[in-house]
Amino acid sequence: MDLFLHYVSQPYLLTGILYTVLITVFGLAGGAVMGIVLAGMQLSRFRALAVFARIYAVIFRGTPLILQMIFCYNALPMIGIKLTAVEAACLALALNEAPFIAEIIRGNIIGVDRGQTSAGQALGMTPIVTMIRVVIPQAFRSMVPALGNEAVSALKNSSLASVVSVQELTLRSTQLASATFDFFSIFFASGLMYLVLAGTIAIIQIVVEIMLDLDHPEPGARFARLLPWYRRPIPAAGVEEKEEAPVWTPLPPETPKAAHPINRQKRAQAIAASRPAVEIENLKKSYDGRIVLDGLDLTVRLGEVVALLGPSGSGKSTLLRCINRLEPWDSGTIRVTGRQLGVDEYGRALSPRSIANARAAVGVGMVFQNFNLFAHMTARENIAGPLRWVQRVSAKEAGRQADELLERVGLAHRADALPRHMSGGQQQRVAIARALAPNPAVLLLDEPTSALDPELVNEVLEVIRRLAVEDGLTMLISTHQISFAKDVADRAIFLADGSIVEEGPAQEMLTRPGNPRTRQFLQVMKDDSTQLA
Ligand SMILES: Nc1ncnc2c1ncn2[C@@H]1O[C@H](COP(=O)(O)OP(=O)(O)OP(=O)(O)O)[C@@H](O)[C@H]1O
Repeated sequence: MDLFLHYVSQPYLLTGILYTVLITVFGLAGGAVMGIVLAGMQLSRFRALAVFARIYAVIFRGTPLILQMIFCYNALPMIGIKLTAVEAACLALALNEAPFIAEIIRGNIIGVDRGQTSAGQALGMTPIVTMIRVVIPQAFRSMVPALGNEAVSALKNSSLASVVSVQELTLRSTQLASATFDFFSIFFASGLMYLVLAGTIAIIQIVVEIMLDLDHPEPGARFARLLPWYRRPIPAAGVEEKEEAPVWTPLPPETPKAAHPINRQKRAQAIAASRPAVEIENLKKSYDGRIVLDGLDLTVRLGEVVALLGPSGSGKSTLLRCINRLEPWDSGTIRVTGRQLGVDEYGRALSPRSIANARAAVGVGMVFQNFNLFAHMTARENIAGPLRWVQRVSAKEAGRQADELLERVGLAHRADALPRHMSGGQQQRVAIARALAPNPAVLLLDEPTSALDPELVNEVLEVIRRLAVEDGLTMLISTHQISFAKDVADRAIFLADGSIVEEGPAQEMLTRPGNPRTRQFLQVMKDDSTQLA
């Protein structure tokens, strides 16, 4: 025991730790920088960059670190790069770590839900802004455990630097043991030193994970959970501990305009006199040779509310996604307020960045079936963030507008809640508020209630109804809510096999459909809702 304590505190071994730490820190830092570059190359649109990154990964993951250390120390001087043993070890470790870290970064980035990127795109965010503001923060949270593992493995791999005579902990332990023949005490002491270093990495990892844990915002609660004797507080007798229930939260009182029944005739006259908001001509779109939209023509006028109906797979979502260019199409033109999205005045395709800018300038809002709120941001940040990054509104003004919109959809009290702490209906109301924030000329709603529990559908439909009646917003809604479409939409369109089978004033068409396919579809929908009731 005395011998063990003697070696644990011996300066010769303690200085060895310094070299171990130095090589690990510089190796990891260099590996992280190169890993970020390699991951960026692999995710890039340019194939040559992705191929280069793959070849690099094959070489440096496929050869032993010990050979790479020898190469950096002995072979690089032949081409004029002379490094000290410590520098060569740091470089070799960095080169070796880079492809592993790149794969951790890439894996977690592609693991972020595609809907998050679609929402960023729909809001007019450029690919780089979407990556920095939406994808990377979410990916980083999930990559921390794997990075912690990589740090421990780099610490252990640093012992291979002994092959180029770096005086790190393993080499010094071996030298000391050879001189004293005290193998057990020395290697036991050196093992303990490695454990302390690995333990430090584990503690750093836990602290980072806790700091990034959005579910426990109070710092006291975050650190208390670390203590081994920590127990969750027991709620007082009679008080049930429960998650925030997904309750109906009422909207603000209706304006007299919204409360008044819609004067259909007056509305139809006003719409007929207004300019086109969306003009679609001969739109063709296919996936892998299967035609989804087959030469579709459609004009939606400013202030008009159009309900898009059709069986599953008839192309409703595809049509909406084409309108704001989330989806490219084969031929035909789409103009929104007279402007083509995605091509310049000579018809040439624009870059993703220019398309994003055009989307923001034209103003097409989109509400998705699965809400697609940014999962790492509160309701307020979800609305204020895009306003700051895309419309360049000041932080204070963006926050004010976000609060105002949340008030309008009856969710002022949930401004600081994360999406996962809200009910589906509340999330969709925030998503509608977010889409409205930049004042879009047209709002596209892709089955906004189909992912909701039946009791939450009405609160979302009521928000949409008010937007149509109070604000006169131009809307294209893909929906299966027939009675809502009848009440709120000016026109209904029935889509099947990539074409418009029937269209007409919503109330008339949905009460007395002319086409047998529309009739059959409405009958099925009616039977379904009767069964549900
Ligand atoms: N990215 C894609 N790749 C291949 N096929 C796709 C893709 N997106 C949609 N499709 C196909 O295109 C067709 C139309 O899909 P779309 O989602 O537009 O229909 P929909 O009318 O909105 O259906 P639903 O009411 O079920 O949402 C479907 O057959 C679907 O499988």
